[in-house]
Amino acid sequence: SKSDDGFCSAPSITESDEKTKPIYWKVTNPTLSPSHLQDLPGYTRSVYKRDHALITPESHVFSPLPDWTNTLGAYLITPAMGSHFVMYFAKMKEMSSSDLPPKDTERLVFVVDGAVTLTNTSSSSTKLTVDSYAYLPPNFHHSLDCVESATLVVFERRYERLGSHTTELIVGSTDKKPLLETPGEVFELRKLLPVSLAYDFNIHIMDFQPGEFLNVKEVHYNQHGLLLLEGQGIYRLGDNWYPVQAGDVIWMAPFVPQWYAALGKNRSRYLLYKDVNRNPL
Ligand SMILES: NC(=O)N[C@H](N)C(=O)O
Ligand SMILES: [Mn+2]
Repeated sequence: SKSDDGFCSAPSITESDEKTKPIYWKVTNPTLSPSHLQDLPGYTRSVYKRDHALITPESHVFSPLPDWTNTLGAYLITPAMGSHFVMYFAKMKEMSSSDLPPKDTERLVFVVDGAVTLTNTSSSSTKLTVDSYAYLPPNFHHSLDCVESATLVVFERRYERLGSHTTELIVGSTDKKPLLETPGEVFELRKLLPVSLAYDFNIHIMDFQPGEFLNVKEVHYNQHGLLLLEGQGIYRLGDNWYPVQAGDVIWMAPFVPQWYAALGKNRSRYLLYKDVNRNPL
């Protein structure tokens, strides 16, 4: 329009739309999905480097998940990158079900879209809806079944035993977890698993208001797999600064310098795998 003359213009974003959508809606409906990029062939924000990777939605490649029925999977982080865990999306379709992870492997599933039913031999079945999760101990018999459709983010790793400690089935949802102390930091923190020694990893849910950022410019031995559930901002990884948004996945190898600042108009929330409680030696 005339009044815009002489100004650098950026496309205006309608926010009313997204306010009415369910939580985490953007993860499965990213604004940079391939259909929005058809006029820019070959463009992706994804990068893969020695100590980190950014895997954005236009690069997610789905294929049938071995041994699951009616389910497409996109492995985003695997030991081929140097991680000791896998992180993948499982897109469950009508009348689909999961298979068990390999022997001695623990599993955490978090629902980002739709609903699934978790069944195991010892208790009745539990419905998992968006924002709920389940931790399945190693060699724990279970099945995830979906009637309509669901998108799960799944983490699996070979359980690292410690003394006689054992882990237990855990079912919960982010909104029921208490806020934890974050000395020296401003973000809000929730942990999906107990902090006790039995658990060799945890999943952190971290919330930042726009303008908030990590105070610590972290460099640490732990590995991370991250899914940005809401919002947008800048992720620093090593000497690289990446604009990121909901739906993006990040692999952080041990010791990669890492820092996040939330931008935009809405809360940033991310889900973060972190190995804990084990001697790195
Ligand atoms: N990149 C991160 O957000 N790291 C976390 N603050 C953590 O290591 O706990
Ligand atoms: Mn960290």
